[in-house]
Amino acid sequence: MHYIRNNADYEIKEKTAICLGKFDGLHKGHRRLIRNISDRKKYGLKTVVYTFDTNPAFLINHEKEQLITTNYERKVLIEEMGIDYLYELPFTKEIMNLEPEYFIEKIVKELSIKYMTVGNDFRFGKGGRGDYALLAKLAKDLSFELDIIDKERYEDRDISSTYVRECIIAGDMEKSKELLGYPYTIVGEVVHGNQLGRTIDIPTANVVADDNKIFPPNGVYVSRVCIGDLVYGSVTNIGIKPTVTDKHIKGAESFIFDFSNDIYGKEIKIELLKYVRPEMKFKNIEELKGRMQADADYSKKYLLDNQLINIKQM
Ligand SMILES: Cc1cc2nc3c(=O)[nH]c(=O)nc-3n(C[C@H](O)[C@H](O)[C@H](O)COP(=O)(O)O)c2cc1C
Ligand SMILES: Nc1ncnc2c1ncn2[C@@H]1O[C@H](COP(=O)(O)OP(=O)(O)OP(=O)(O)O)[C@@H](O)[C@H]1O
Repeated sequence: MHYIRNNADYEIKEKTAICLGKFDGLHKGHRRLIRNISDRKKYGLKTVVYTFDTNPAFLINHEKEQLITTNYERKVLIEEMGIDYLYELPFTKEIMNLEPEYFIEKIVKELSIKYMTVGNDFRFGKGGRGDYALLAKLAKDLSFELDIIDKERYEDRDISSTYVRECIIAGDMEKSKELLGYPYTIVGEVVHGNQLGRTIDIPTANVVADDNKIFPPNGVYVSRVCIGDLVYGSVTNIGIKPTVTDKHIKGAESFIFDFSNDIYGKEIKIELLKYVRPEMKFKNIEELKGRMQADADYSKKYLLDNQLINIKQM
C-alpha cells in the first residue's frame, strides 16, 4: 500500500475509486465505503482512502485527540483490507479554508478520481459548507461516478465514531465490537515491564498506551492477542498496576495462554472482548497473584464457551 503523508499535492496518474472522511475506528459504516471502492477494482480502478492526519473534530473544538485508532493503527487496518493508497492529508488552516468546490476539483484532478463514495452526512470545505447535494452537482460537472449511501445503523442509531467512543468509555466491549465489526484493538510493541510477572508464574506482554488513544476503564478484560498470523487466548489488564508501582504509567498487559516465546520488541495486537473487573490495589503480591489466576480461568472459559477461540489456540 502507498502511504502518503505530509503532502497536500500528491498526484495519482492511475484512475481511482475513493472514499473520504476521518475514518477513526474503521467502524461498520466506514467498512461499507471501503467495500464500495474495493468493488471498483474489477473495473481497473485503484482504491484510495482519503483522510486527515489530525481529526478535524478535535482540532476545531480545541480538544485533545481521543482516537479509537491511532494513525498508525488505522494504517495497519487499512493495509489489511487490501487498499492501494492511504492518503493522510495534513489538516492545516489552509486546507480547512478551501472552498468546497475548489477542494473537490483539486482532488478529482490530482488523484484522477472516477468513482467516489461517502455517507449522506459527509461535509467538506470551509465551514463544512459542502454537502451531498453540492457533491452530486460537482460529480456531474467533473464527470465522476458518485455513490452516496445511507448510514449503517445499530439499535436505532447511526453508527459513528462518536457512538463507538461512548461504548469504549463505558467499557462495553461487546457493543463496541458490534459497531466496529471487529473487536476494539490496541496495536503496540512489547516493552519490558518490571519483570515481576514471570516470578509469579504469570508472565505478561506489556504495551505502553498511546496518549492520543481512547481506552476503556482501567481493569481486566477477556482478550485475544495476535502475533503475526497467529491468534492466542489471553487476559489483559488496562491500567497503572497500583499494587506494584506508583509511577502512574498507563499501559496494557496481557497474559497469553500457553505461550512462552520471547516477544520483546515485536508488534502485537490486543483485542479486548469483555470487561471482567476494575483494576485494584491489593494488599500484597500473593493476593494479586490469586486474583490474576482467577481472571485467567474466567477468561479461558469465556473464550471457549463463546467460541471466540478454539482449544488449539489456548
Ligand atoms: C489478568 C491481570 C490482572 C491484573 N490485575 C491487576 C490489579 O488489579 N491491580 C494491579 O495492581 N495490577 C494488576 N495487574 C498487573 C500486575 O501487577 C502485573 O502483571 C505484575 O505486576 C507483573 O508486571 P510486569 O509485567 O511489569 O512484571 C494485572 C495483570 C493481569 C495480567
Ligand atoms: N454509519 C455509517 N454508514 C455509512 N457511512 C458512514 C457511516 N458513518 C460515517 N460514514 C461515512 O464514512 C466517511 C467517514 O466518516 P467520518 O469518520 O468522517 O464520520 P463518522 O464515522 O460519522 O464519525 P463522527 O462521529 O466523528 O462524525 C464519511 O463519508 C461518512 O459519511
